[in-house]
Amino acid sequence: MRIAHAELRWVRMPLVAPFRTSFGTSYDRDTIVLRMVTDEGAEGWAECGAEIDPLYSEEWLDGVDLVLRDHLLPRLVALGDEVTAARVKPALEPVKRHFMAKHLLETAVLDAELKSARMPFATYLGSVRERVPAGVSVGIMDAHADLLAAVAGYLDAGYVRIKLKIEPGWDIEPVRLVRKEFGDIQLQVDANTAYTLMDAQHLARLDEFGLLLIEQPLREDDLRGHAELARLIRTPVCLDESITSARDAATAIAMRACSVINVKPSRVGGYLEARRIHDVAAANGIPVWCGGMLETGIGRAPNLALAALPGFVLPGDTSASARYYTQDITAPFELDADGCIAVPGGPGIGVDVLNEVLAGFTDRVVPLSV
Ligand SMILES: O=C(O)CCC(=O)N[C@@H](C(=O)O)c1ccccc1
Repeated sequence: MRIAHAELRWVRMPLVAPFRTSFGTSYDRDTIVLRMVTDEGAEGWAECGAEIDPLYSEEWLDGVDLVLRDHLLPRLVALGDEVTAARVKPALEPVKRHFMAKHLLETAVLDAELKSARMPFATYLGSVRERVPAGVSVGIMDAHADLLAAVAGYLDAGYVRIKLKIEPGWDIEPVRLVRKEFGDIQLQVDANTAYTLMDAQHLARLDEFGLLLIEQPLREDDLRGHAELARLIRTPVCLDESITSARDAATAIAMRACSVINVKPSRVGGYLEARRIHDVAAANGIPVWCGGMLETGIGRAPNLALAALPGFVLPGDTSASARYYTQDITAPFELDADGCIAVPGGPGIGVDVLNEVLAGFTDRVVPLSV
């Protein structure tokens, strides 16, 4: 197929509550949505996982906009009529890294291609479940009482797993209080690289709480440190920022730097690489789960399809739309009575974009030359 039209939409959506991590606090969700139309009239959508500032990873929205327009899209357009999702990664290979920008293009092409084929993401990726259990991510709070109230609310809503953001000064005590208040719920923590190997003895104090995992305790480029830490603590080490490809996953597993992997399609360049990571992990007996980047329904829908693959055996950060937004730009995703969310069954990402709602949250539209 050929790309006949493409545009970037800069979107800003208010969050229902501030979301604080070890690298900052978000009050709104700024993102870029890519809309693509093929010569066959198929519309492909994708949502960027990058942040407004390069604090989660080295990518950020302005950088994605620029590298996509000037370096990535021209390479894709050069494929002419031969554009397919499988050809995106090879065509963009000469550009180093920029995985979140590459994910945007590959996902929009895949959405358009699957819509033309009338095939859902779930079928194409190899999903084996119709619904997936929903976990929820709980930010760092100002007070313990606020944390306990938030966790109580999410448990009442039906979430089957709680993830607490931690950082030095907000770790042992919050976890102890949540364990004491709510018993043996499925509980894990996410440090977003906030610690160093010198904190190993301190982090070992989390072992008594029977956590599912500790996510990305050390710097994203410190596989050796994670392998050493994994020998010093009992809580399973999960990697997020460190894993940007199936090769990274194979290396981290071989080095015993992790025993769980958080898979995020936007971090690794798209759903095809996300599936490769799933396959490498499965081949090594390593469980994976689907991470989140506060996606709207445009990103949440294909993430749910990915989370339904066989190796995704831990609840992911695939929360309901209402976790972050009062109004989503697709029909809202909601938990069922079992704390699960249905995997979209329509062609492509399987959800329709609410164009008027999207227009209301759109700051500007950047037409792309194709
Ligand atoms: O539920 C969600 O979509 C967010 C889950 C979450 O905590 N994401 C974290 C992370 O490090 O995994 C994050 C938050 C904000 C920005 C980047 C990443």
